[in-house]
Amino acid sequence: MIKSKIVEDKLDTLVSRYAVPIIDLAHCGKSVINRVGQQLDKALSEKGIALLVNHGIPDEKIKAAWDQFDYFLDLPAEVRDRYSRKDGTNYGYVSPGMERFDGKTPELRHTYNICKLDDKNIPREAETLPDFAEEITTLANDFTALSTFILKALEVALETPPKCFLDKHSEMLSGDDVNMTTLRMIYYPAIVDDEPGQSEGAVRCGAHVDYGTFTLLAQDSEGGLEVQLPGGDKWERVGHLPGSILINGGELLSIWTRERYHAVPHRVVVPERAKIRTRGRHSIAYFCHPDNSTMISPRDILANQTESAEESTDEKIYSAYELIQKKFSDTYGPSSQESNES
Ligand SMILES: O=C(O)CCC(=O)C(=O)O
Ligand SMILES: [Fe+2]
Repeated sequence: MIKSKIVEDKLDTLVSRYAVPIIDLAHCGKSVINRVGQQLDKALSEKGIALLVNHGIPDEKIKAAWDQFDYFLDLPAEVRDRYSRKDGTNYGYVSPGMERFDGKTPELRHTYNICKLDDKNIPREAETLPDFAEEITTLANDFTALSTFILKALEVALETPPKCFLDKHSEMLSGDDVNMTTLRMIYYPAIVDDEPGQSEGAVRCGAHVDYGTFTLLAQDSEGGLEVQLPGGDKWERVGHLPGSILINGGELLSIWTRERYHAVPHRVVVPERAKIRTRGRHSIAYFCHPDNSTMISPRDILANQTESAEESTDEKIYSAYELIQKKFSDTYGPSSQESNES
């Protein structure tokens, strides 16, 4: 169960310095979408991140999903292993140490990716996990609804032709063979310093940018998430605003908008304070991706903007699928078949 956590309120964070834009989604009617679109445009072009409040996803649902993941992690290893992510697919369970962002440093976290709301993606253990499928499905649907709203707001922000973005994201959570959208549950275990492999050099999540259109991230109050804001190379703690969901732009969106929107590098560090280090951390991410076949062409979505002659002739257009494959081979080497988000 999630116990009450002590908020890292004394640390210098982007939240404590009011240095991260906060976007209020309350009363998301037709007129509100214009305001949200403008705020998102400013946030993603200046900072690459924002915190969404009044987003409509109840805290209880997020906490229930974390509880369900805890129950999953309590299952015997041989049961968990039945749900392990297989090479060439993006869904399933990954145990600590299996993911290596820089090719060598193991990551101290458990993750579970869901790309479709079906029995292949979602564990159904009637005895031990009776509520898992229901709790995760309802939360995933909420994240899809929130993403749909954000996509509409981005259409306003970018002045795209109507439904331009929505139509290109029509298969969210329909399976990684058609769309790479993923709900990822994450648990970072407590760090016990005298256990081998858990102290020096270990990372909770290595520095990276997310690949897709954008990511929605709910995190508990344990802290550790850091970002490099545009134009700087300093790592800054994000901090915790209770009830908020962080949005960060992904690399595809950055390519799509000719870098008008940033994909900010981020990571999760082992907290420097010993008392916090010895507690686990939960987060949940929804990676919103376009359909795999979508051509990521800036000309389609920046229709109202003038482009230089150089931009229109030199630009080679790839599909979302091709760009992700290219990213894997740049990250893991050309032989890698690893299918891995973020
Ligand atoms: O756990 C977090 O707060 C961030 C996780 C993340 O960035 C990722 O999985 O891509
Ligand atoms: Fe990420």
